[in-house]
Amino acid sequence: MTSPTTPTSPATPVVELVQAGFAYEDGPAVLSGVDFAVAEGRAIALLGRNGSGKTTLLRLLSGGLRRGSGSLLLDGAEVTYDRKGLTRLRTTVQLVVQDPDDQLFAASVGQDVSFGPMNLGLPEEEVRLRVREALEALDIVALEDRPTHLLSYGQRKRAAIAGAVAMRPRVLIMDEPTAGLDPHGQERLLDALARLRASGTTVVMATHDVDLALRWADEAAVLSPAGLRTGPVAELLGDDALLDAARLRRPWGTSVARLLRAHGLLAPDAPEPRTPEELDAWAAARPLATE
Ligand SMILES: Nc1ncnc2c1ncn2[C@@H]1O[C@H](COP(=O)(O)OP(=O)(O)OP(=O)(O)O)[C@@H](O)[C@H]1O
Repeated sequence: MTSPTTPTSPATPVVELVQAGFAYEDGPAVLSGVDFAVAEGRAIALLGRNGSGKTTLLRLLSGGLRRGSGSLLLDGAEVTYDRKGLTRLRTTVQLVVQDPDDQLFAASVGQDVSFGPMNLGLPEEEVRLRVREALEALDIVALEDRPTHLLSYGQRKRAAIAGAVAMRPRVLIMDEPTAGLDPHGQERLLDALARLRASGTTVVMATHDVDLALRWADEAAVLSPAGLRTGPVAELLGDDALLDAARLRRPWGTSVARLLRAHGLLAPDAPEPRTPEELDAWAAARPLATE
């Protein structure tokens, strides 16, 4: 017999929308015929213009909204939107919303982060362990007793993510987690995500930052008027027609790689430098140009 926690074959996505459609009450369809599979261990960047349906898609995936048509599968089985089905979905998939103030409500960071595990009815010791683990993952142990209303915006963002992490989800979904963070805050968040990924968490992130997507994700999902396209991040973000349709700009790394290739400096099949550091390493490995 298969228990709900039995790992499935690598080919089965953890969570998947199949031909999903959704419209808000009395509104036009926001999404229709969307196929979106989140495979274990992936880092997926969801991109698209304002109002294209990214938040809606993330809420459908995490059970915050119920799809109008199509299916939502968890480990290959259709999600039932009853209490049991939703609990199973929410212990597997956690969504961190865009605005931390929509998520934080307890008096202190520690209380807020403990809310989810306590709600699962876990023993006190287990709750304490999970809170500690989540605060460490987000590098905010020192903030445990701090009142949430006294936190900076970046601290509130990390506290909100810690609350989701304390649920030990297999899939962590974040809606624009780096928006409003300064460069240092973005780096700290990316370090935290790297730690979570190293411990096996699958991460899906909606973002408008194409440079971040190219650098961080292995897969991209791009919403445009033609629908949702998914695939390797470098392939999708190298597709000018798709970028135009989704009103995205070309990532810095892709522009640099094109220039280098045009000047015969980078082989057509060589990997693109995705960051200034990677460009630096590429340049350092080349023989000095001679007259
Ligand atoms: N609660 C709601 N009721 C009615 N319409 C809504 C609601 N929430 C979103 N919409 C509409 O659904 C569409 C998709 O919105 P959504 O927030 O999913 O887009 P988004 O891609 O996340 O946008 P952004 O990049 O601006 O955050 C928009 O036209 C929006 O106005």
